[in-house]
Amino acid sequence: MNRGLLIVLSGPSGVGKGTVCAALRRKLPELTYSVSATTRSPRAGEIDGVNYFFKTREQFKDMIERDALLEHAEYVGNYYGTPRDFVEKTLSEGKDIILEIEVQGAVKVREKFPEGVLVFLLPPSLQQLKDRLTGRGTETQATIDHRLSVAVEEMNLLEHYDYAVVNDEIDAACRRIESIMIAEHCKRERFLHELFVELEGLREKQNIPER
Ligand SMILES: Nc1ncnc2c1ncn2[C@@H]1O[C@H](COP(=O)(O)OP(=O)(O)OP(=O)(O)O)[C@@H](O)[C@H]1O
Ligand SMILES: Nc1nc2c(ncn2[C@@H]2O[C@H](COP(=O)(O)O)[C@@H](O)[C@H]2O)c(=O)[nH]1
Repeated sequence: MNRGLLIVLSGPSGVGKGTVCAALRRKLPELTYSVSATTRSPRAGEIDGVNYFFKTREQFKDMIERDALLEHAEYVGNYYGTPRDFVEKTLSEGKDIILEIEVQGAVKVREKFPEGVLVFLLPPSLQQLKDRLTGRGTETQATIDHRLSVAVEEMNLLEHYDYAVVNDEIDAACRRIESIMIAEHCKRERFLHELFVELEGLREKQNIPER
């Protein structure tokens, strides 16, 4: 059985990661979603265990000490992290999993899972990023300003990613990510690996020089 794909969807706050991820999950119900842990307070309508596992700082520290997190990062005054066991279990069952996380965390995932697929979601413009973050109406103006200033630094980490996807239209962004997943699955097909091993054996046997 092939291991599942680890897809990391990342990008600045307000670019639309949550929106695009939700649309992708509606389209691909078999895609598993990694629920993160956070010390931030729940927003209206957010449910513990569905949107996040809401933790106190003490509980979060304990998770770090127990090495229960695959990655974690401090972002605009709160901690966020990916529970490790769930990700590893899902991948070993051959299922694809998507992480929706900020960029420092994505770079840490790359170190631990070099085979992970890192997708950076970009806004069509910085003005639209600002408008989306403001329009969502979930943060104070001070937090919005802080998140926007961090966004500029975050975009400098684009070079660490495998793909950049512009979130102009939700459906179009979804289709692009779905195409990336299909291409990455093709690359990982076990039979391809076996074919290469077989070809290598033949090449050695027949003394054919490598091209
Ligand atoms: N393609 C799009 N066109 C217009 N509006 C969009 C688009 N994608 C998302 N939005 C809107 O932008 C706002 C921010 O989206 P969302 O909450 O998904 O961002 P996010 O990247 O997950 O943010 P955060 O990192 O803070 O959780 C929401 O109000 C959402 O409806
Ligand atoms: N490094 C991690 N970042 C995460 C994780 N879960 C969510 N996030 C990102 O944090 C910011 C802020 O999120 P918000 O819900 O407060 O708006 C955003 O970019 C999220 O994607 C995680 O496990 N690790």
